[in-house]
Amino acid sequence: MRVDVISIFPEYFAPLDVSLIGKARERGILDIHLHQLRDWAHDVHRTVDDTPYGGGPGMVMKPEPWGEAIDTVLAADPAAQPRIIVPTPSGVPFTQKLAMEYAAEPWLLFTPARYEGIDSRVMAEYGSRMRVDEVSVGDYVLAGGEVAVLVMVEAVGRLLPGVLGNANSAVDDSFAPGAMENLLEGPVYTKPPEWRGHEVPEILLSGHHGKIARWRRDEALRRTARNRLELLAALDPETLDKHDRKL
Ligand SMILES: Nc1cc(-c2cccs2)n[nH]1
Repeated sequence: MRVDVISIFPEYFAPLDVSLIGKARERGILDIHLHQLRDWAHDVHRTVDDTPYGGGPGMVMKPEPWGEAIDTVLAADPAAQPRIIVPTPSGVPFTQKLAMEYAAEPWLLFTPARYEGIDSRVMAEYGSRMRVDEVSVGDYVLAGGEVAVLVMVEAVGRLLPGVLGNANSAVDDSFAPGAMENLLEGPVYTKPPEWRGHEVPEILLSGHHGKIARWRRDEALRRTARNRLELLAALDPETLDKHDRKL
Protein backbone atom coordinates (compact mmCIF):
# COMPACT_ATOMS: atom_id res chain seq x y z
CA MET A 1 0.00 0.00 0.00
CA ARG A 2 1.15 3.48 -0.92
CA VAL A 3 0.28 6.31 1.50
CA ASP A 4 0.86 9.99 0.75
CA VAL A 5 0.47 12.72 3.37
CA ILE A 6 0.52 16.46 2.58
CA SER A 7 1.04 18.65 5.67
CA ILE A 8 2.71 21.85 6.90
CA PHE A 9 4.07 19.75 9.79
CA PRO A 10 5.55 16.61 8.18
CA GLU A 11 7.67 16.20 11.33
CA TYR A 12 4.42 15.15 13.08
CA PHE A 13 4.81 11.82 11.26
CA ALA A 14 8.14 10.76 12.77
CA PRO A 15 6.24 8.13 14.84
CA LEU A 16 5.52 6.30 11.57
CA ASP A 17 9.21 5.29 11.56
CA VAL A 18 8.74 3.43 14.84
CA SER A 19 7.53 -0.04 15.88
CA LEU A 20 4.89 -1.91 13.89
CA ILE A 21 4.40 0.68 11.14
CA GLY A 22 8.13 1.40 10.93
CA LYS A 23 8.85 -2.30 10.40
CA ALA A 24 6.07 -2.55 7.79
CA ARG A 25 7.78 0.30 5.92
CA GLU A 26 11.19 -1.39 6.13
CA ARG A 27 9.63 -4.57 4.76
CA GLY A 28 7.99 -2.71 1.88
CA ILE A 29 4.43 -3.54 3.02
CA LEU A 30 3.74 0.15 3.52
CA ASP A 31 5.23 2.89 1.29
CA ILE A 32 4.70 6.26 2.99
CA HIS A 33 5.54 9.56 1.27
CA LEU A 34 5.44 12.83 3.22
CA HIS A 35 5.05 16.21 1.47
CA GLN A 36 5.55 19.75 2.88
CA LEU A 37 2.54 21.79 1.68
CA ARG A 38 4.59 25.02 1.79
CA ASP A 39 6.71 23.71 -1.11
CA TRP A 40 3.73 24.70 -3.28
CA ALA A 41 3.26 28.16 -1.70
CA HIS A 42 5.36 30.38 -3.94
CA ASP A 43 5.22 33.76 -2.19
CA VAL A 44 8.19 34.84 -0.10
CA HIS A 45 6.39 33.91 3.14
CA ARG A 46 5.18 30.56 1.73
CA THR A 47 1.65 31.50 2.77
CA VAL A 48 -0.88 28.64 2.99
CA ASP A 49 -3.80 30.34 4.73
CA ASP A 50 -5.95 33.47 4.60
CA THR A 51 -9.01 35.01 6.27
CA PRO A 52 -12.39 33.33 5.62
CA TYR A 53 -14.78 34.87 3.07
CA GLY A 54 -17.93 35.89 4.92
CA GLY A 55 -15.91 36.71 8.04
CA GLY A 56 -15.61 34.58 11.16
CA PRO A 57 -12.76 33.40 13.38
CA GLY A 58 -9.54 31.70 12.37
CA MET A 59 -7.94 31.16 8.99
CA VAL A 60 -8.82 28.98 6.00
CA MET A 61 -6.19 27.10 4.00
CA LYS A 62 -5.79 28.54 0.49
CA PRO A 63 -6.78 26.36 -2.50
CA GLU A 64 -3.77 27.05 -4.75
CA PRO A 65 -1.02 25.32 -2.71
CA TRP A 66 -3.31 22.31 -2.04
CA GLY A 67 -4.23 22.02 -5.72
CA GLU A 68 -0.61 22.04 -6.84
CA ALA A 69 0.44 19.65 -4.07
CA ILE A 70 -2.34 17.14 -4.82
CA ASP A 71 -1.65 17.34 -8.56
CA THR A 72 2.01 16.52 -7.86
CA VAL A 73 1.04 13.50 -5.76
CA LEU A 74 -1.43 12.26 -8.42
CA ALA A 75 1.31 12.53 -11.05
CA ALA A 76 3.27 9.85 -9.14
CA ASP A 77 1.03 7.26 -10.81
CA PRO A 78 -1.13 8.78 -13.57
CA ALA A 79 -2.69 5.40 -14.31
CA ALA A 80 -4.10 5.12 -10.78
CA GLN A 81 -5.99 7.29 -8.30
CA PRO A 82 -5.64 7.42 -4.53
CA ARG A 83 -8.54 7.54 -2.15
CA ILE A 84 -8.37 11.04 -0.62
CA ILE A 85 -9.04 11.16 3.12
CA VAL A 86 -9.67 14.53 4.77
CA PRO A 87 -9.56 14.45 8.60
CA THR A 88 -12.22 16.76 10.05
CA PRO A 89 -14.51 16.84 13.10
CA SER A 90 -17.31 17.23 10.54
CA GLY A 91 -16.63 13.89 8.84
CA VAL A 92 -18.08 10.38 8.96
CA PRO A 93 -16.89 8.35 11.99
CA PHE A 94 -13.63 6.47 11.54
CA THR A 95 -14.47 2.91 12.60
CA GLN A 96 -12.82 -0.50 12.48
CA LYS A 97 -15.06 -1.23 9.51
CA LEU A 98 -13.77 1.83 7.66
CA ALA A 99 -10.19 0.93 8.63
CA MET A 100 -10.72 -2.49 7.04
CA GLU A 101 -12.14 -0.85 3.91
CA TYR A 102 -9.09 1.42 3.65
CA ALA A 103 -6.73 -1.51 4.27
CA ALA A 104 -7.98 -2.98 0.98
CA GLU A 105 -7.04 0.16 -0.97
CA PRO A 106 -3.76 0.26 -2.94
CA TRP A 107 -3.23 4.02 -2.45
CA LEU A 108 -4.39 6.51 0.18
CA LEU A 109 -3.78 10.29 0.18
CA PHE A 110 -4.28 12.06 3.53
CA THR A 111 -4.76 15.85 3.57
CA PRO A 112 -4.59 16.97 7.21
CA ALA A 113 -5.57 20.60 7.56
CA ARG A 114 -4.72 23.19 10.17
CA TYR A 115 -6.76 26.24 11.03
CA GLU A 116 -10.45 26.16 10.10
CA GLY A 117 -9.98 23.73 7.27
CA ILE A 118 -9.22 23.78 3.55
CA ASP A 119 -11.08 25.97 1.00
CA SER A 120 -14.01 23.74 0.05
CA ARG A 121 -13.33 24.13 -3.69
CA VAL A 122 -10.27 21.86 -3.36
CA MET A 123 -12.20 18.72 -2.49
CA ALA A 124 -14.97 19.73 -4.89
CA GLU A 125 -12.31 19.76 -7.63
CA TYR A 126 -10.99 16.26 -6.84
CA GLY A 127 -14.29 14.82 -5.66
CA SER A 128 -15.52 15.04 -9.23
CA ARG A 129 -12.98 12.42 -10.36
CA MET A 130 -12.04 10.29 -7.31
CA ARG A 131 -13.29 9.20 -3.86
CA VAL A 132 -12.87 11.99 -1.30
CA ASP A 133 -13.83 11.03 2.26
CA GLU A 134 -14.25 13.50 5.11
CA VAL A 135 -13.48 11.43 8.23
CA SER A 136 -13.68 12.15 11.96
CA VAL A 137 -11.58 10.26 14.52
CA GLY A 138 -13.85 11.35 17.35
CA ASP A 139 -16.22 13.99 18.65
CA TYR A 140 -13.58 16.42 19.88
CA VAL A 141 -11.52 19.10 18.12
CA LEU A 142 -7.78 18.75 17.51
CA ALA A 143 -5.49 21.64 16.56
CA GLY A 144 -4.89 19.97 13.20
CA GLY A 145 -5.50 16.80 11.26
CA GLU A 146 -1.98 15.34 11.62
CA VAL A 147 -2.77 13.35 14.80
CA ALA A 148 -5.94 12.04 13.13
CA VAL A 149 -3.79 10.80 10.23
CA LEU A 150 -1.45 9.02 12.68
CA VAL A 151 -4.49 7.29 14.19
CA MET A 152 -5.82 6.19 10.81
CA VAL A 153 -2.45 5.08 9.39
CA GLU A 154 -1.82 2.91 12.46
CA ALA A 155 -5.36 1.44 12.50
CA VAL A 156 -5.16 0.67 8.76
CA GLY A 157 -1.48 -0.33 8.62
CA ARG A 158 -1.83 -2.99 11.35
CA LEU A 159 -4.50 -4.69 9.23
CA LEU A 160 -2.23 -5.16 6.22
CA PRO A 161 -1.18 -8.78 5.58
CA GLY A 162 2.12 -9.58 7.29
CA VAL A 163 2.14 -6.59 9.63
CA LEU A 164 0.73 -8.29 12.72
CA GLY A 165 2.47 -11.53 13.62
CA ASN A 166 0.12 -14.54 13.60
CA ALA A 167 0.34 -14.42 17.40
CA ASN A 168 -1.93 -11.39 17.53
CA SER A 169 -4.20 -11.36 14.50
CA ALA A 170 -6.75 -8.61 14.04
CA VAL A 171 -9.59 -11.10 13.65
CA ASP A 172 -10.47 -10.92 17.36
CA ASP A 173 -10.20 -7.12 17.56
CA SER A 174 -12.94 -5.28 19.35
CA PHE A 175 -15.40 -3.96 16.77
CA ALA A 176 -14.10 -6.32 14.05
CA PRO A 177 -16.95 -7.89 12.03
CA GLY A 178 -17.90 -11.32 13.32
CA ALA A 179 -18.00 -12.62 16.89
CA MET A 180 -16.50 -9.45 18.36
CA GLU A 181 -18.57 -6.95 16.37
CA ASN A 182 -20.05 -4.40 18.79
CA LEU A 183 -18.25 -6.11 21.70
CA LEU A 184 -15.36 -4.76 23.75
CA GLU A 185 -12.43 -7.01 24.66
CA GLY A 186 -12.63 -8.42 28.18
CA PRO A 187 -9.80 -8.41 30.80
CA VAL A 188 -6.44 -10.01 29.98
CA TYR A 189 -3.84 -11.68 32.24
CA THR A 190 -0.34 -13.09 32.05
CA LYS A 191 2.23 -14.56 34.50
CA PRO A 192 2.66 -14.54 37.47
CA PRO A 193 -0.52 -16.40 38.56
CA GLU A 194 -0.68 -14.27 41.70
CA TRP A 195 0.44 -10.63 41.98
CA ARG A 196 0.10 -8.52 45.14
CA GLY A 197 -2.66 -10.84 46.34
CA HIS A 198 -4.55 -10.66 43.03
CA GLU A 199 -5.14 -14.10 41.51
CA VAL A 200 -5.68 -14.84 37.82
CA PRO A 201 -9.28 -16.12 37.29
CA GLU A 202 -9.10 -19.91 37.84
CA ILE A 203 -10.92 -20.70 34.60
CA LEU A 204 -8.03 -19.28 32.57
CA LEU A 205 -5.63 -21.81 34.13
CA SER A 206 -8.03 -24.72 33.59
CA GLY A 207 -7.02 -25.54 30.01
CA HIS A 208 -10.74 -26.03 29.27
CA HIS A 209 -10.96 -24.04 26.02
CA GLY A 210 -14.73 -24.17 25.73
CA LYS A 211 -15.24 -22.79 29.22
CA ILE A 212 -12.48 -20.21 28.68
CA ALA A 213 -14.16 -18.98 25.49
CA ARG A 214 -17.49 -18.79 27.36
CA TRP A 215 -15.89 -16.86 30.25
CA ARG A 216 -14.20 -14.43 27.84
CA ARG A 217 -17.47 -13.77 26.04
CA ASP A 218 -19.26 -13.17 29.36
CA GLU A 219 -16.58 -10.70 30.39
CA ALA A 220 -16.76 -8.97 26.98
CA LEU A 221 -20.54 -8.61 27.36
CA ARG A 222 -20.19 -7.31 30.93
CA ARG A 223 -17.53 -4.75 29.93
CA THR A 224 -19.56 -3.65 26.92
CA ALA A 225 -22.64 -3.19 29.09
CA ARG A 226 -20.56 -1.19 31.58
CA ASN A 227 -18.68 1.06 29.14
CA ARG A 228 -20.67 1.13 25.90
CA LEU A 229 -24.25 0.12 26.60
CA GLU A 230 -25.36 1.46 23.22
CA LEU A 231 -23.23 -1.20 21.50
CA LEU A 232 -25.18 -3.95 23.23
CA ALA A 233 -28.35 -2.57 21.68
CA ALA A 234 -26.67 -2.96 18.29
CA LEU A 235 -25.74 -6.60 18.93
CA ASP A 236 -27.36 -9.01 16.50
CA PRO A 237 -29.90 -10.89 18.72
CA GLU A 238 -29.11 -14.00 16.67
CA THR A 239 -25.61 -14.03 18.14
CA LEU A 240 -26.93 -13.97 21.73
CA ASP A 241 -27.64 -17.40 23.18
CA LYS A 242 -29.81 -18.04 26.27
CA HIS A 243 -26.74 -17.96 28.49
CA ASP A 244 -25.88 -14.44 27.26
CA ARG A 245 -29.39 -13.26 27.94
CA LYS A 246 -29.10 -14.26 31.60
CA LEU A 247 -26.08 -11.99 32.18
N1 LIG B 1 -12.02 14.10 14.69
C1 LIG B 1 -11.31 15.30 14.58
C2 LIG B 1 -10.62 15.79 13.48
C3 LIG B 1 -10.11 17.02 13.86
C4 LIG B 1 -9.35 17.96 13.06
C5 LIG B 1 -8.91 17.78 11.77
C6 LIG B 1 -8.25 18.92 11.28
C7 LIG B 1 -8.18 19.97 12.16
S1 LIG B 1 -8.97 19.51 13.64
N2 LIG B 1 -10.46 17.26 15.12
N3 LIG B 1 -11.21 16.19 15.56
